[in-house]
Amino acid sequence: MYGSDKGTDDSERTAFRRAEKKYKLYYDDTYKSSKKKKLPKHVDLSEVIDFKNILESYQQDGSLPVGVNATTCDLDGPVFCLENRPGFYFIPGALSLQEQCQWIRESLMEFPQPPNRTNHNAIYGPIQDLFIAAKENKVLVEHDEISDFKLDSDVEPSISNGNTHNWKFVEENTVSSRRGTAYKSIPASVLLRKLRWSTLGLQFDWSKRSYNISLPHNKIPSALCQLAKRMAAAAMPTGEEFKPEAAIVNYFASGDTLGGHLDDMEADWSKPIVSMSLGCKAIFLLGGKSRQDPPIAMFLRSGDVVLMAGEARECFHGVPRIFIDEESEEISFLETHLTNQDDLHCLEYIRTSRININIRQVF
Ligand SMILES: O=C(O)CCC(=O)C(=O)O
Ligand SMILES: [Fe+2]
Repeated sequence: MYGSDKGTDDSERTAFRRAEKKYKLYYDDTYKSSKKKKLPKHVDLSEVIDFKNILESYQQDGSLPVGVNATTCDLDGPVFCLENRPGFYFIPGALSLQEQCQWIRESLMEFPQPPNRTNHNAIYGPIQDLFIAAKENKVLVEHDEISDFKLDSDVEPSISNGNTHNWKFVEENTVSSRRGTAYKSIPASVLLRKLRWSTLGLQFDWSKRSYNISLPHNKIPSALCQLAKRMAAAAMPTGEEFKPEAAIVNYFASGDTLGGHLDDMEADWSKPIVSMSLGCKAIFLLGGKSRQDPPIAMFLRSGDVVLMAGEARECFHGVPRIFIDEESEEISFLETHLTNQDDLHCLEYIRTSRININIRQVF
């Protein structure tokens, strides 16, 4: 999973890499030396499939572009599929605004909580309440002696991978008052921006590229299970029910990409990966079974759900771009729903970010 072409010095060697490069965020050099805000370089988006437009035309007069088919399931709208990518399904606007807000909140406040692991685990050990700490402008400090700081809680230092982690959140002003002592510290807000993934259910071990069933874990939350089962139905073998056992939550800030990869660590590829998009719009590349096959580019918007099952699971895919600039982020509708005091920090985060939750049956 998540192998990429990096390591070859020719970044344009495959059709997939060329497409990634085409859509990736680059800044316009013209503005480099001026005081003006950096502007993203223009990208030709004319070949990017837009399922939102396809849905609109389909609902108006039943028309569909060549190579796109529609089926219906137990959902409110149609499920689209592509003739030349069997096993791939696109459900535009599958999640209501309420559902989108709910999963944005959960992705920020609940999913990164231990025993779920995140990309920060390897350095800092398990981090509790990162989102709240960021909201309260706290700072994560490495401390030698617990008594050095007024700590948030009286928890013992955590141990992960055999290393002891003495990192704790403290008030911002406590750090600056520790004159003469050099402590490593990092603001919680920076850690939140650098949150790249969290894993739910059976934990994926990135270093071994496999599921480590011996790691402590909670079951996938039941509301997420129900949603995934409902969405998966269109791609499921007849008479079988999807069993959500693990999920990876990807967090994207501006400029972040997910390189071309296959998700090949699950036992039964006839079962779909159910992939939900939240927040800023992105470009998704769906390649073929070889990186040499030119990928199909499509927009992914907040609320869209993608299913990859059967043959589509053998297709390279990735996310070369998210759009955070005001014209194309298209998340203004979320602003009308994320209005209470607690939601404001979620809104601030999601204005410039994208979250993807992809749910898998492992066995
Ligand atoms: O972010 C996405 O839409 C795709 C995520 C993905 O492919 C993965 O996590 O395996
Ligand atoms: Fe993937």
